[in-house]
Amino acid sequence: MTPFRIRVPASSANVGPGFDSMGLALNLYLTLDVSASATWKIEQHSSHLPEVTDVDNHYIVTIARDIAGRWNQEFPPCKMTVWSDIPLARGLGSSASAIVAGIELADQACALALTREKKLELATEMEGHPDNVAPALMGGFVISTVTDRAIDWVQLPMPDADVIVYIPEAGLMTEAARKALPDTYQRELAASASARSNVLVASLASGDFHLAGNMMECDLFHEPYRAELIPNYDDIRSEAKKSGAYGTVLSGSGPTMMSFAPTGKGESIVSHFKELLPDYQVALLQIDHDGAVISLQG
Ligand SMILES: Nc1ncnc2c1ncn2[C@@H]1O[C@H](COP(=O)(O)OP(=O)(O)O)[C@@H](O)[C@H]1O
Ligand SMILES: N[C@@H](CCOP(=O)(O)O)C(=O)O
Repeated sequence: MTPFRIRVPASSANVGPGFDSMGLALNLYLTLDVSASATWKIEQHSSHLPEVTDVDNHYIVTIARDIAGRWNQEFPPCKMTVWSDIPLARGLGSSASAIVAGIELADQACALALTREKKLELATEMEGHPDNVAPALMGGFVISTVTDRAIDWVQLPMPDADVIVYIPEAGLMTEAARKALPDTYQRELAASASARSNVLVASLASGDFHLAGNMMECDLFHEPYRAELIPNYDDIRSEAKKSGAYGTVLSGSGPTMMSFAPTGKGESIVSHFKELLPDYQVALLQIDHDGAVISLQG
């Protein structure tokens, strides 16, 4: 096996009313260096990675073995070095990045030649929704949906904007944040919620970030139910707006929040919020346009 590197970006899902459907890739990365080895050797170099005590419990390896098994192959032992700058359980798609990394790992190490569509189908099955895994695989801003026949997706060019994230100290597991949501929605509410999502997509497609900012802040699918789980939810939204942001949303299921702001405004918003929220990690991020990248080493 030629040694290889897998790099998968973080992602921010939902963007307000695009619940379980919209997401964008961000320039925080999970990186794996992989080479052949007679026995398993895993080194991890980040406080953002769960501790591994046993290769059989390693999430990424478990996924790679599962995928290899579906193609009747045994995943070989490897030397694997892992880095990550994606914080866990903060709504920045760490689990989606790990799933995509596991699929890419099996594809590369077992020469499965999976298509992009197949990888998306597998990753969506494992994550339960395509909104994080689609941008983690493809990069950029991706709108996707699962229908009876396929996973349909569109990569929408995003108008230029600064992206600011506010990451609190304590995490929130996606599973717990999904439990806060209702099982069903009344027709009138569902129609209004999806109409807001439609206008959000249309405003992004036409480059009207002012309207997009308003639409992303009036979600009815998930934010109203999750707001009480999120520290400083109302204050971050209103203070970001006052500081010039177009709009602020929950990143994924939270607790991270994310603002879009006019290009060039991001730095002053970051400095302002670093003072306001000293316990948070506040950062200016870029949209990643590459998605999952495999590079042969040496
Ligand atoms: N790089 C990784 N390696 C192993 N497990 C991971 C990795 N990234 C995420 N996970 C698993 O996913 C969980 C977080 O997933 P989730 O609650 O969906 O939050 P997030 O918003 O970060 O995706 C972690 O607690 C861990 O079990
Ligand atoms: N649509 C999902 C997105 C979860 O994203 P994560 O980054 O919090 O795992 C949801 O809102 O539950």
